[in-house]
Amino acid sequence: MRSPEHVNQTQSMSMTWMFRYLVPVKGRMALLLVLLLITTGFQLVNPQIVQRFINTAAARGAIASLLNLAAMYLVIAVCNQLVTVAVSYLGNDVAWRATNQLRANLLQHCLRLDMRFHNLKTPGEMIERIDGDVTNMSNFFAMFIVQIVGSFILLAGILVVMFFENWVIATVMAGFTALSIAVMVFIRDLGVTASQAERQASASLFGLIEERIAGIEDVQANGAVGYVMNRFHRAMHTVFQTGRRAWMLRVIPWNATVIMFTFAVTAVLLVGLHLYLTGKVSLGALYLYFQYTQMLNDPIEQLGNQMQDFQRAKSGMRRSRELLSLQSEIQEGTADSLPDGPLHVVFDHVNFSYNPAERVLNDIHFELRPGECLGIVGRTGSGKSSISRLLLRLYNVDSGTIRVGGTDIRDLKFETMYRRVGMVTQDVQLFDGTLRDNLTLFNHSVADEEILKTTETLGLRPWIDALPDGLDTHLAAGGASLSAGEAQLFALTRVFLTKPSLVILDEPSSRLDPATEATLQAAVDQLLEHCTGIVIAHRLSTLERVDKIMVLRHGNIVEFGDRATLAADSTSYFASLLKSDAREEFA
Ligand SMILES: Nc1ncnc2c1ncn2[C@@H]1O[C@H](COP(=O)(O)OP(=O)(O)OP(=O)(O)O)[C@@H](O)[C@H]1O
Repeated sequence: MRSPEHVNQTQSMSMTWMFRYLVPVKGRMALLLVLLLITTGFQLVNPQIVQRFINTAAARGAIASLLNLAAMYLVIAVCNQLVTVAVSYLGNDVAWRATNQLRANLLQHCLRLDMRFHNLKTPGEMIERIDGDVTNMSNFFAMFIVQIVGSFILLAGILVVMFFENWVIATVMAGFTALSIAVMVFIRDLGVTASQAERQASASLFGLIEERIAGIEDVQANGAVGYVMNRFHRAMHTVFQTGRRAWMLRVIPWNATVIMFTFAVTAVLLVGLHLYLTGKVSLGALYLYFQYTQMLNDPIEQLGNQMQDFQRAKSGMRRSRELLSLQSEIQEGTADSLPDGPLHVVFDHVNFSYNPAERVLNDIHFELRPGECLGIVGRTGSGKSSISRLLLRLYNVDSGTIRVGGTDIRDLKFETMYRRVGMVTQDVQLFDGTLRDNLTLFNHSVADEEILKTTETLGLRPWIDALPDGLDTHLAAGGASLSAGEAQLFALTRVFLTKPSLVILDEPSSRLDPATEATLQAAVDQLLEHCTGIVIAHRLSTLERVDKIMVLRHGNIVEFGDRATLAADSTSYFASLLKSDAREEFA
């Protein structure tokens, strides 16, 4: 994973960057703006009606005109409420549409980030980053457009109207409004870093909960509930502390605006009262000044409140921006074709390490001709799975080359590669969906007949027939409902349906009962019949079918050759394994 370049520079551009997501919803935003202008107009007109009502009443005017004015007030107030509802609906709609696109981009980006990144992050943390941070942004955007833009329009409207009414009071109002906004702008970034720390603490808490719940069996079986709760309390304490600090820094701008406003109201009232007492303005006009000053409160207070959301949103934007600027170490190539049929595999002097300090694979050099099957044996930690991870491009090699079908795998397009290469692991991941969806991995082009024929061939059919709804049976995410043998058959069926040309099989080390083992072995044999295979072997029985054997020790190939030749050579390591029923040697 490459570290982000110019993060500081990009952070300052977070807002501009986020506004790009609003481009596709610009039509709706234009409509929103029109509705905001309408509601601002309504809000400005009603005090004018009340002013005329007061002046007419004070001058003992006709009842009919008073009733007319009251009716106009009522109609405008109702219309204003209806437009306000529409504005709120549209504001949320715009915010969700814009941020959903960002959510999708973040998820897609994370799915492409390399394993070095994912090894450092828990799924819970990723959920917080992909959804939690973005939800904060969407809350802000929904409100931003409606409240911040609306507030500015209303503020400008009140000040313009006031300048026509009385420029002295308008100047006092404008001065205080400008000062309030200047203070808010000046201190607006105060809480951003603290909010970012708050989001990180909350992401870590989610990660902790997710990790412990995923390992619930181990936690319960080992009596580790107390330990988990201890860690949980510490994580919550961090969330509380960072949250409190962020909250305190966020409420400062809000309180500042409240104090400013109190000064503004007092000044306007004093000037207005003086003008009224000296006979320069009517009672209705005094009401109007007071009402317009009161109306300043809402937009200024909303601006202050929005500063809090803005800080949360900005920290979310920074974090999302940072995530999107990470580049996967695994870059896609351009080659989009591989030869038909079983694939040729070459490891050309490959070296690999997870951490620079510790080499895991040393000078791995071997060749598999199309259709051949290789059995890899070696003690735990000798590097067997690392070979398969390299072949699947979950990591890049440090040096050397891996060629599949004659092409360096770094030059291949992901789709070209993963369409032809399959892997069966010991852990079968089930997704929330029907059995059919789980077997085809949501590929609806695979016909039911083909699925059933494959399950029949692989011995999974009796299991499916015993299910109440057959292929339509709903499976829960995880995999707890399958036994170890069923899970393996399931995984084999899944790969079988993709018709791979190269398959990597990580055999289960758990002991299966003889009947299941025989079914499984028959299924494996069928799968390997039509493709090149690499079997990470935990059982000697599997090795009877392979063509080549590789013995790994501490990341080095200590033996590689034809299975029959090595078995016949009494000095070989493999022969000694066969002689002593040495399952424990490499299980
Ligand atoms: N994600 C990782 N980060 C750092 N080191 C790792 C990682 N995965 C494996 N290793 C280390 O690399 C070495 C080889 O691991 P690998 O999983 O390839 O062994 P293996 O032969 O497949 O073992 P097993 O039979 O137990 O699955 C081990 O020392 C292991 O601790």
